[in-house]
Amino acid sequence: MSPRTLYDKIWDEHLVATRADGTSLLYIDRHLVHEVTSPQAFEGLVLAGRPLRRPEQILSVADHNVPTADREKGIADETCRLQVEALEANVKAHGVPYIPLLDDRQGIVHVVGPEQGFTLPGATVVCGDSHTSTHGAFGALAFGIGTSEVEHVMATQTLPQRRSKNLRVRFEGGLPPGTGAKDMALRLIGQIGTAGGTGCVMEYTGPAVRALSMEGRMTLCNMSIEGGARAGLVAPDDTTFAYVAGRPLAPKGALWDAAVAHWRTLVSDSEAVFDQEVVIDLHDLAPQVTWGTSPQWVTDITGRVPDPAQGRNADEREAILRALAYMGLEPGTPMEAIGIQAVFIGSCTNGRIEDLREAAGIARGRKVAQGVRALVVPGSGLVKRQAEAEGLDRIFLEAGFEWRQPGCSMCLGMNEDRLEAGVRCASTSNRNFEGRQGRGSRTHLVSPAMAAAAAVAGHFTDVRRMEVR
Ligand SMILES: CC(C)[C@H](C(=O)O)[C@@H](O)C(=O)O
Ligand code: SF4
Repeated sequence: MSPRTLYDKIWDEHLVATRADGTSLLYIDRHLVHEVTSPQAFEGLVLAGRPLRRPEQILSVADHNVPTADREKGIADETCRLQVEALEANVKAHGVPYIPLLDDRQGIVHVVGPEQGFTLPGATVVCGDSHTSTHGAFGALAFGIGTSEVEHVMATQTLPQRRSKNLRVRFEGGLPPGTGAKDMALRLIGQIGTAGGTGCVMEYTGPAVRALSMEGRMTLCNMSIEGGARAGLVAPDDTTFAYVAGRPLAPKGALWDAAVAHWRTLVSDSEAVFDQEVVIDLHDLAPQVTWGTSPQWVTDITGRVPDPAQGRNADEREAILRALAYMGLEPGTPMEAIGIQAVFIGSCTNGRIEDLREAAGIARGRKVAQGVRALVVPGSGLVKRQAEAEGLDRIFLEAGFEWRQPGCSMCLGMNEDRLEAGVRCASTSNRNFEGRQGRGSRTHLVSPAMAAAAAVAGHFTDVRRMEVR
């Protein structure tokens, strides 16, 4: 057999059939479901009188519309409450595994799947959510799908797909102090642009990727979609297996041994040919901060807000001009001189235990600057419990951060945690387009350490100058 990439291998293992026009049918192993993109899918099935093909291969949880404070009292916002109630009624009617709102395992679907061992190497994982790419960290072929596709998977456990191109992202060198997976992702997107990965599945390679924890790999893969790719992949290795071992839904005993033996084959063959390659040099990587309304508009913390005149063409000049107007920024302003009024630490990009540890290392013994509202929102109840066991909640609370219940929260303006117009936020999430965190809100994407540093400084600041405690 000719040499294959990791993507090719997973594809081949799940291929059911290919039509003459190149469309293929893929078998889907795992289907994650949340309240936003599932109601019409369930409704479509009911109208068609079709049962779910394999409900036991679904895991459902509410995350986007859930309150992150006082949730024991129910959901006050009517729209949010109806969404969650609809999910609960649907999963009950169709026998779909569901994690209830007050369960410790509840959280953001992309944090929950891996935590439960639902996400496995070599699996095909889908969800009606663009950041499904997160699960690629396990060497799973994971991508977001639309609501009609959610219905298709529910009905057939398969999905029509076109084969993507193979793009290798090779990170050269190790991570410099004060930088991490978020900075790698932002640097990559800054270099290739938000359309850079169009039509491709990206495989992340290089020593810095190997050295990342599963949390870091998830952060990196999470943002693949912001780089335009269909999915992101990291080949599974001992770090992966150590994370998955013993998780509630992971294989056990002899099945585990057989699974690991197979998973070890899930690497790109050394002779495999990639359609495209991108090389990212990490030796001068600095903490990254976005200045615009797209993740590609990013610079080093030591950099400045660009001059629209630097745009490569009229369209780009116009786009930068508009972004700066929306963001309320003047060309040439040093990034460190930009004051903030809000900080959001959480989301499926950076709401895992390691992210909270990283932020706590900066928050410990310091105080949130006056006039800054800072939220820490664990990605799941299990992350929250772990953080509390380590005393991270105390560190945050003593520093003046709010310690919340798990959910998507301020990552997007779909629940009670919204920003007012004009408020500038240092956010560990993955999207910064106009209105993302609330109408008129201004989002700057950063790492957890940089978000915590901004919270205590009241403006963006270079975390490399701060002592980690
Ligand atoms: C609401 C959901 C469909 C959406 C997505 O697909 O990603 C959301 O999670 C987001 O991050 O914008
Ligand atoms: S945390 Fe943000 S990016 Fe992730 S699923 Fe929720 S809304 Fe989407």
